Amino acid sequence: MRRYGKHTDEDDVRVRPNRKGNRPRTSIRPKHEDAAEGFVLTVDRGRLTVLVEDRTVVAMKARELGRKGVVVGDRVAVVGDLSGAKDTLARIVRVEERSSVLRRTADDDDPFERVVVANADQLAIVTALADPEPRPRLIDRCLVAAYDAGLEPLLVLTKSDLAPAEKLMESYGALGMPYVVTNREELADGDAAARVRERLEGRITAFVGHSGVGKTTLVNHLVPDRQRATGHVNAVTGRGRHTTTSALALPLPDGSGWVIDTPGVRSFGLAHIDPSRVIHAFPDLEPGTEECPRACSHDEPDCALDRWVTGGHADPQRLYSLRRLLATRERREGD
Ligand SMILES: Nc1nc2c(ncn2[C@@H]2O[C@H](COP(=O)(O)OP(=O)(O)OP(=O)(O)O)[C@@H](O)[C@H]2O)c(=O)[nH]1
Ligand SMILES: [Zn+2]
Repeated sequence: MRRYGKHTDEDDVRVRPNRKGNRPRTSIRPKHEDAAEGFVLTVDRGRLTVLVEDRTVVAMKARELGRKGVVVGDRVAVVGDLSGAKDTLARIVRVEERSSVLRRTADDDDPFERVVVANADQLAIVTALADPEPRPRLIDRCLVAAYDAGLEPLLVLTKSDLAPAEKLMESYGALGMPYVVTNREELADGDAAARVRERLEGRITAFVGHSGVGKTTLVNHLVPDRQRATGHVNAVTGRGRHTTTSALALPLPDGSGWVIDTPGVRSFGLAHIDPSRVIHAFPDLEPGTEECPRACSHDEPDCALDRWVTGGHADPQRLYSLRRLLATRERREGD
């Protein structure tokens, strides 16, 4: 029997209850038994580039998938011409259950949430220490999105040759998340890439950051044959320069993980965020919410978390950080 995880809304197959006992009464014959497994590398105007074994195959969504979206990082079943030869087009007939879904809304007022990346384990939030100045609220909003999606955050602070990391990190200490600091010199001698790579081993990491922070520079150092990888994608799709509307999955050179480069974010809409999923990332505070009034915003006079903290169950700094993160859901000028 198939098990369904938390993303059942993403799946339109229903299993009927079996009233007669014994044999499971399923009308769902395993379709497309000959389908191959694939991993979606990028999406460009309805054309998906899929890695099948060691070939990149261009595919489109089969009609039977309906409105279900297929995004970068998805594991899919593909049929048809899987040779990867020019001008061939395969069909994606199934999307496997996702282990995680990174979503964003283009805007806080935008009712449509878009899945950005599927199956990532980690979100690398790239921020420059100067030029451009760090935007703590944007970092916080990315953190909220990561916690909501169940991704582990990793802070990557670039350009430490221009400004030190200490001051910015003061406000993140209580969150206890990992971070890596890089600069121009360490990029040149390979140290920066080596230290970041240590954090990426065996995982699928989505990289986000706004324009100019040095994300492309860093990714190019992490995946030195990126030009080749993207060049190949372009050769297959025949669409010239990779358009930056979709994310792009790039394999780390030693084959032990994936970097998913996402187009620069200017904002990170959070209309879809569920505070309880964010609090789940704070296991020291979560039990304290049991005494909260119904639908507590956790930032109101009756919130039980204040008592939880004064009772010595958790560090007040942690509650302060949680509240700061939850507050970023409210839109402000400059987000
Ligand atoms: N001083 C300094 N400059 C850096 C460093 N890393 C990148 N840069 C420079 O910062 C500028 C922006 O870098 P990019 O890699 O293009 O930034 P990006 O985040 O990809 O920005 P978009 O391409 O606009 O999305 C370039 O001029 C880089 O040379 C660094 O560690 N120190
Ligand atoms: Zn509360």
